[in-house]
Amino acid sequence: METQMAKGNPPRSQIQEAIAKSRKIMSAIYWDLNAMWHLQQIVAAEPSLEEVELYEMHRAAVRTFLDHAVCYKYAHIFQPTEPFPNVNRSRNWLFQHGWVLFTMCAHSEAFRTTYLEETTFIWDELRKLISANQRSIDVFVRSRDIDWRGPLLTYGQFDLPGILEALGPKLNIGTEHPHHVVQTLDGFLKRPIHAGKAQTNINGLVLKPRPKKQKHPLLRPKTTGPCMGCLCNKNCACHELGGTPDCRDCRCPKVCKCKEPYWVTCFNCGSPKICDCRIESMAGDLIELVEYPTKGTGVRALSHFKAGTIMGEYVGEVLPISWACTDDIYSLAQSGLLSISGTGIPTPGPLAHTTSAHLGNWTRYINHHCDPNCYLESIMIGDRVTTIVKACRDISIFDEITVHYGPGYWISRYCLCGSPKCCQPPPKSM
Ligand SMILES: C[S@@+](CC[C@H](N)C(=O)[O-])C[C@H]1O[C@@H](n2cnc3c(N)ncnc32)[C@H](O)[C@@H]1O
Repeated sequence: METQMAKGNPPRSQIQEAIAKSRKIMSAIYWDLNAMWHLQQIVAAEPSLEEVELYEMHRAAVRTFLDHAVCYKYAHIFQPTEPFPNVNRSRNWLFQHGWVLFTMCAHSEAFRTTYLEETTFIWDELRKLISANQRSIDVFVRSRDIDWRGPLLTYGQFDLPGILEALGPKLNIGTEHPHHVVQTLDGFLKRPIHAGKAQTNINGLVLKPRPKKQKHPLLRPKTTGPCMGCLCNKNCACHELGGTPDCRDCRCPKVCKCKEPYWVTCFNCGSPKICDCRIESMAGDLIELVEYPTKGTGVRALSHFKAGTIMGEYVGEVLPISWACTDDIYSLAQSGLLSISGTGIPTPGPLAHTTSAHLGNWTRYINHHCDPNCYLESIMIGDRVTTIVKACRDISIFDEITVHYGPGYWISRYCLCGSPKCCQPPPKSM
């Protein structure tokens, strides 16, 4: 029988390896482009000499790479004298995808190295992946206003077909926050809107003050309380988490016998006292907002993330639980241990609503899945209780990021996650 090998096809394992490697390179490309964006921002502000030098070095590497590609593409004009490996790769690429995508990708060292050094096999897999995600890269670069056109401008004076079109005017989306841009199913871009109002990105919780100058329920009290050792005599999650609904099951002693008793410690630094820690996660830089069929806007990973990674903080406007909250789409009931205050008896439960209908960050667009890859966790950090999104298993590049909203959310609606474990699937006739 004729085998695949005999036909000249590489073995399946080699193909799978190449696919896996090209996905890793793709992840590195987004990472590099993101780093370039940050470096560009630093250089535009008040950079140190080292930062300027680093930026110039990166720009010079991009320019050299592109100079070679231009020289070989228009060899009849520039007559290249220096060698440029794998010239056919750029010729084929430019024929298929043009200069814009090539120049954007050239801003990534991972892309340049793959072009120059990797086998044809890996290069072809990467090219296929980039081709399938062309719009994603275009939006990533443009929405961060990465100066991809700069190195091509040198050639604007020559009448080079292809380059002139690439330099032509195009929609500028770089003035918006990258998380104000959603890639729609029909190939367009849209600004996220809810109830007729544009949704705006914010970086931290906005605590709405309670009336009569009362302290906000999410803020950590300065006074001390029972230590974690005697707060709970069960080995429950609240030791680490600063209060989760699981704590309801605990039987905690009423009186702390410690000499220096404290409330829960900070999730980040472990300090038993108020500190200024905040959630810091880069994951939000490496995601994009895309429309999914039937679920609306959702979040797509542009990198691999390990299980346990803190993906981000669920931020929004925080209202005390006693205040009416009309948002039944984006609001999250925030639980925590702080409701112990006053009585000395821990009675953890809902403290506040965080609503991200108008002010929030990318985490508000995370759709529900009955078998999700992330979960929401309530923690104490710095001076407050907050909710983080954490990966519960490894996430691969281009996976949708999902959480479980809780069964209560689906009582009066159908879940369209499509999982065999779905808690509320629509009837088959729908
Ligand atoms: C917190 S928002 C998520 C972002 C939302 N998709 C959007 O476009 O802004 C929750 C809403 O998304 C939609 N959604 C999320 N997960 C879903 C699922 N598994 N099935 C059906 N709809 C879902 C529902 O309309 C839900 O009320």
